[in-house]
Amino acid sequence: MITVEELVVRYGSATALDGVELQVGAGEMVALVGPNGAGKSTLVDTLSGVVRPASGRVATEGRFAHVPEGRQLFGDLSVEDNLRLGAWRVRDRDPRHVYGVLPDLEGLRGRRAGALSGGQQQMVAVGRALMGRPDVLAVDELSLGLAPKIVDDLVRHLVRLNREEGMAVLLIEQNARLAFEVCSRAYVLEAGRVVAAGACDELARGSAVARAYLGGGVAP
Ligand SMILES: Nc1ncnc2c1ncn2[C@@H]1O[C@H](COP(=O)(O)OP(=O)(O)OP(=O)(O)O)[C@@H](O)[C@H]1O
Repeated sequence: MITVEELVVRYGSATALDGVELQVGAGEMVALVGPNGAGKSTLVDTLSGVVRPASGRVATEGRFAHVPEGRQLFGDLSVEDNLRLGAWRVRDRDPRHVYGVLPDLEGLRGRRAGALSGGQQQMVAVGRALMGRPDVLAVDELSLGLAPKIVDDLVRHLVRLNREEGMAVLLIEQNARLAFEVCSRAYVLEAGRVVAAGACDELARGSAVARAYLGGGVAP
């Protein structure tokens, strides 16, 4: 669903991504972790077409949607209007299927998005992406600034969509512990390069990744 080959991205003379290889297959849930400035958002922005590669190849299969870092909602518009903006590529602009997945949004539908809590806004951002009925969804920093309980709820919704509807997910997270709990495979990006990749349980047993990102290891 996502193929990235030998991807190089530059901002002026600075190299943000340097030969990145990454795949997400149909129905997979894959994590992309790494510290601030590693190039995670640049990779997703390249998948969305916002950023152009200097060289290499990115390809997505089926419908691709992206929950951007920082949510990027229209604060003066209602929740429902924000949702409808996510349906620009599909004919069906009825948000009912999103209310089915994220029932809390239905009660908030007439509220101004800018007046919502951070967790509610993140839910709107996820719902807006789902309006495009994606086959593959990239979520950039779902957990940023949110309480653990709210993050758990949102992640649970994504896991359900992955398991029940086969939606592939690329979860871009600074919180590697969370990402490793729900994903089967992961890529570790540092300074624009993939420094480790593989099954999450194997990476968690590899001492370097566990020490750097999981505080020494994950619970069995
Ligand atoms: N528009 C831009 N112009 C110049 N440099 C940029 C731009 N966007 C990102 N960078 C630089 O590219 C590198 C990768 O940034 P990116 O935002 O992709 O990393 P990240 O892993 O997503 O980090 P964060 O979690 O802080 O968003 C960083 O060194 C960053 O300063």
